[in-house]
Amino acid sequence: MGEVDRAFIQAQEHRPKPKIIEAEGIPLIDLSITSTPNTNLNDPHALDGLVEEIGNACRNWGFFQVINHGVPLAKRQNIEKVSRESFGQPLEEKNKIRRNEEQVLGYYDTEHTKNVRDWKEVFDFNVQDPTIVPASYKPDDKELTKWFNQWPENPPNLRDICEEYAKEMEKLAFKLMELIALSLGLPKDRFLEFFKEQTSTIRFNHYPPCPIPDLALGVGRHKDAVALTLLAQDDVGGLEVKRKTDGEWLRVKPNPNAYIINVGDIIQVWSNDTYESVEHRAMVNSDRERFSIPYFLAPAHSTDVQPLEELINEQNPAKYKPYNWGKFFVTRRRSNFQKLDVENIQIYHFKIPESELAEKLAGASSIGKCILLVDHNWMTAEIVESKKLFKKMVMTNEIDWISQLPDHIIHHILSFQPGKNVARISVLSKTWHGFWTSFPVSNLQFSERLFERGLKRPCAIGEIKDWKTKFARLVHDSVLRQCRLNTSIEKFELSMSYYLHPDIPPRIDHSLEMIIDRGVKEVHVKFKENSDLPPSIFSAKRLTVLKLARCNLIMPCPSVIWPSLRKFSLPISISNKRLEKLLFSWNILSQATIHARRLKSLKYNFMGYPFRIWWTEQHDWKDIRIEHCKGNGVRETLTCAALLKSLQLLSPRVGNSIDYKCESEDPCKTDADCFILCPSKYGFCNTDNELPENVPKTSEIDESQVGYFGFGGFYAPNDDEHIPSQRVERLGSNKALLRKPGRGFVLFGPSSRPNDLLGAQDKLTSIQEQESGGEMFELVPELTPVVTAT
Ligand SMILES: O=C(O)CCC(=O)C(=O)O
Ligand SMILES: [Fe+2]
Repeated sequence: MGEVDRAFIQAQEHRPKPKIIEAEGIPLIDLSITSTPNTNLNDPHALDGLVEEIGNACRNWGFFQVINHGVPLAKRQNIEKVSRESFGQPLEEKNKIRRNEEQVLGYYDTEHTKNVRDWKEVFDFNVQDPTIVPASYKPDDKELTKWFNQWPENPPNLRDICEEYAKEMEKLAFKLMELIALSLGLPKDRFLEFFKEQTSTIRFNHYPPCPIPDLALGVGRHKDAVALTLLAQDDVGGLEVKRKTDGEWLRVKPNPNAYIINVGDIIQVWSNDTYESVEHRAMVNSDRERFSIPYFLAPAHSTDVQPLEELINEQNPAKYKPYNWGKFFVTRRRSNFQKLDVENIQIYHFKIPESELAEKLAGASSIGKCILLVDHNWMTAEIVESKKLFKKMVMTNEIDWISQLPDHIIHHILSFQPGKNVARISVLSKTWHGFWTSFPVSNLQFSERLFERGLKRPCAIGEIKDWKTKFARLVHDSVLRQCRLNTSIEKFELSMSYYLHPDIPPRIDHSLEMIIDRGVKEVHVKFKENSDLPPSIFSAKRLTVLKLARCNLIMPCPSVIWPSLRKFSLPISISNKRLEKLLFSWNILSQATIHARRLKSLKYNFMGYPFRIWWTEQHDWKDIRIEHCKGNGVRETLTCAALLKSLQLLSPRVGNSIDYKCESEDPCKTDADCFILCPSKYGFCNTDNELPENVPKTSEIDESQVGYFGFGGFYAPNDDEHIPSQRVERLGSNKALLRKPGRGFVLFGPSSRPNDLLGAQDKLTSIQEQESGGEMFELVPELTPVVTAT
């Protein structure tokens, strides 16, 4: 698989099948009758045959192909040509029209479908330019905004060709909508009013050859949210349609110059489920690139989509509540830029519950209240309070309406919530327990304390073991469900006590193994008593943040490999009951080499024992904070921290020392913005206390040499004489100041030449310089500078 990003990998059950089944039955419909001059379109029966064909195709397949559709071949060939040419432009050209949160149209190459990245690049433009849409997805925000097309410079004729083609496609789309209206027994122009203003889009899809065609998809399975899609595909083939009858994926064989038409969600709602929007996806292959150009016909933003009144009656009541297309559309779009923790908005969120539920809910208005509450983010309140309030609001006559809500309403409610709330909300009702795990949640947070508070009553002592086991099971089962949903888990937080019960560690270990296996990036584990983490933690290759509290790291070998780690935190406490084991870990660590090449921030707090760490790898640390609260003789050598921006050494005891050794060829490369040295006594020297030749000895110091030294450092002029509290701060770039009395001198980073230091004066109301015995000086600002560590 080589270098391919995991983001492209589909879950096992969604991967393409090795055996391709050609879609034999998808109807091929000849539209020539609609454009033949002899056809008497005033004859109400002239189109009967065609209308019936269309109706059957929509009902049975939701997909069909049309030929003799009236779109001039030259126009199609032109647009296919410019589409190829536009993707052939250098990335920097394409980036000029890259879409973003403000400019939502243009070029894009990181689209995700159902949270898995598509193997494709796209270019979108709207048929109506500008397109008017709601400014925000929020229901109460009535503001509108305009989306403008972005056109590339090359190929120069692209815009004209696209605009011409769009007109042709609109004609064909309207023709099809008329036929669909007729097939539903409606006047042929029934739908046209919705498209006077429209939000239709044309997309260029380019699916480059893919090294893992059996694991990835060009477009993951999805239904089109629009009214109707008209797709031009080239001769490579890759579009697959899910057969309604048995769920089998069928390949739509390319048919030169035909268009593939599919019913979108809006027609499904308008027709009250008479026609259904069908799931489809696009496969990729390893040797041929593929191009396709869908035209997505979509109504005006102001359209309230709901079953057409002509198509509903008492026997066939409306199956959907109205929803505003503009809001729906921008909510969908939002997920392109912000990976949401929950499933994206879907039409089934507006589906009206089955009749018995409708009856139960009639008059109670519980649903309304409950959705209203959730819409207002009320759920973020503390869970216990919420639970009381919620029950008070929606329970009447002791009937627990919440527990009786149908799944899709619960889905709808939960879809408004960020992942962590989804989990929290689940304690509201028995039936909701575990329900949340059917949502992809990429930030998993498990807190034993919250779990405990969600229990109905306080636990008796004898039950503690049971509920702790339950909690471990919850963690385990939830992680398992997320893995099965193929969620890409970004962050895992666990806070718990009582880790040592024999039932618990295997579950927690396995949960950690699973999330590590899924490439988790951030792990926070907080135990109440010191407990072991499984060795699999060391194989977390994509881990960027690791924050541990009371965790024993039992190292599998002297080398720890976290190639992506940027932040590491492990506070260790003397009250640790399992200190021996812990020390054992750290003893190994003291001999270990840590390969954490991308570590940017390190914080640890060592209480009690001397040890030594050699950081021998090339690091690009930016922020280091080291707290030696009690240790004596702690000695560290930091090497090659060439990008170090902030170093904080908090070590109150005599004898601890930090050696800073920069082995880079040019020592001046170190560009520390902020060194804070706050211990009472220590030495901080360069290269094992040996100063470079050009550093003056104490007696020779004069003001003009302050800040001259090539890289960040603090020199104790005399090894026996440790220097009391010093504080060095830099104000912005190239500005530095020194405060608090001290002996010795402070050496600044490369650009902090004496003039820079003096340059800092304009930031200060006054600077006092003192000399004492020719050895000491101080600069005392009256302003307290703000120190910001990067
Ligand atoms: O390229 C294809 O065959 C399908 C594209 C598609 O379904 C889409 O862009 O929505
Ligand atoms: Fe599609």
